[in-house]
Amino acid sequence: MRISVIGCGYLGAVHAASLVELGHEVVGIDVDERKSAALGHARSPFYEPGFQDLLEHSLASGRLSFSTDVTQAAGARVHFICVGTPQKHGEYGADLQFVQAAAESLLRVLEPGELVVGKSTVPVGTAAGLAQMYGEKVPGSLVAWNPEFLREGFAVRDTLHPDRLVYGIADGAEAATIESMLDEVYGPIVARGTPKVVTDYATAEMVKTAANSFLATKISFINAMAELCEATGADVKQLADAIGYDDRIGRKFLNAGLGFGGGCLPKDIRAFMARAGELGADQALTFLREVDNINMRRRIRMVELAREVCDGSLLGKRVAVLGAAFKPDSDDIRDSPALNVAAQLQLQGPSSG
Ligand SMILES: NC(=O)c1ccc[n+]([C@@H]2O[C@H](COP(=O)([O-])OP(=O)(O)OC[C@H]3O[C@@H](n4cnc5c(N)ncnc54)[C@H](O)[C@@H]3O)[C@@H](O)[C@H]2O)c1
Ligand SMILES: O=c1ccn([C@@H]2O[C@H](COP(=O)(O)OP(=O)(O)O[C@H]3O[C@H](CO)[C@@H](O)[C@H](O)[C@H]3O)[C@@H](O)[C@H]2O)c(=O)[nH]1
Repeated sequence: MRISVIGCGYLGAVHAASLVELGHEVVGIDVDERKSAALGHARSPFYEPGFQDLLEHSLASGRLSFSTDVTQAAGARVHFICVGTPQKHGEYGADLQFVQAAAESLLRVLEPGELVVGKSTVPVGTAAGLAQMYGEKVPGSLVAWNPEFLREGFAVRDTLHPDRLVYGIADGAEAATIESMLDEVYGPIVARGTPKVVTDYATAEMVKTAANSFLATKISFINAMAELCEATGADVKQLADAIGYDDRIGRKFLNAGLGFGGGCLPKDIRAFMARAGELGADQALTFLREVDNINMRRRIRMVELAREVCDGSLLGKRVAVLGAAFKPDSDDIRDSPALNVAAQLQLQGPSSG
């Protein structure tokens, strides 16, 4: 199948190359000329384990190309939207300008019968809005929402071996067609019996933000326990091990430390809270404000610990911060807790950071 991928960042570039691995012919479109050129020359613009090899392999097949020109997406049966949805400056809500621009750019090529699939993480209600826009401007075109759950550092593995597929599809005469088009896209993944949830747009959008909210809550829960452990002399790691043996709790995402950062969890819980407010359901998510607060306290606590180690003052001290990315096996510094701590330390007066 010929497929286009609009937006070739951490998500889209891996998605594009993985689709080639699944047997398709793919064109990746990105407005960033340098990124698009680098990808086309088999140079990964970011560090992601296994991606460089996958990119080279996919390009060598002759079925993968990259361009800044959206007209190159013409003739694709499926168009994936993979652009960023960052936090708005000074607000909690998600900035949808890139999704809007990408969706509108597709109007130059979209034909009836072609399917637009959203993969970006968006506030609930976005897919319905885009479906309405396409319904008016390209009658007969199709829309689905298919959230992505990959983790950076494991992006290639997670894309090719996801633990589930979620298809958000509107009720109607075209629903079965859309489902079978997505099944064709994910052929080998579907064939091996990967769990699949076929649902409406709103549920598909919410599955993504609910999953990230749950993960963030788990991390903040154990970090709240860490605060108590510090106050009592208890050992938070042993506590996590002991509660984690209970299958209902599980040991994953119970590592206390600097808290969560990155281009997803922090902005996604905030966007979820903002959207709940718009929907008049803000009380349902007030707990996420506390999840966020606990998380930000970890960074402050790290600076306090450094000050304590430096005899109560950082003035004139030389402090090294090892590591800048938000997690291991990544070069992504978006909302990096390490950089935040480094910036706070700098403000407190070490001679160099
Ligand atoms: N990074 C992850 O691990 C991950 C995992 C799951 C979901 N997501 C979600 O996927 C989306 C993308 O995240 P990302 O980390 O890949 O972001 P990113 O910033 O790395 O990549 C986004 C890309 O889109 C491009 N772009 C912006 N506007 C465009 C347009 N109009 N046309 C074509 N390209 C355009 C940008 O140049 C950039 O290369 C976000 O909604 C994010 O929440 C990310
Ligand atoms: O026990 C833990 C686990 C993680 N972290 C931190 O949490 C952050 C996020 O880690 P992780 O979730 O592994 O990385 P992401 O690549 O941001 O992936 C999350 O965000 C993606 C984008 O939405 C989703 O697709 C993934 O499913 C979701 O795990 C990082 O700062 C980690 O250091 C902890 O502090 N303790």
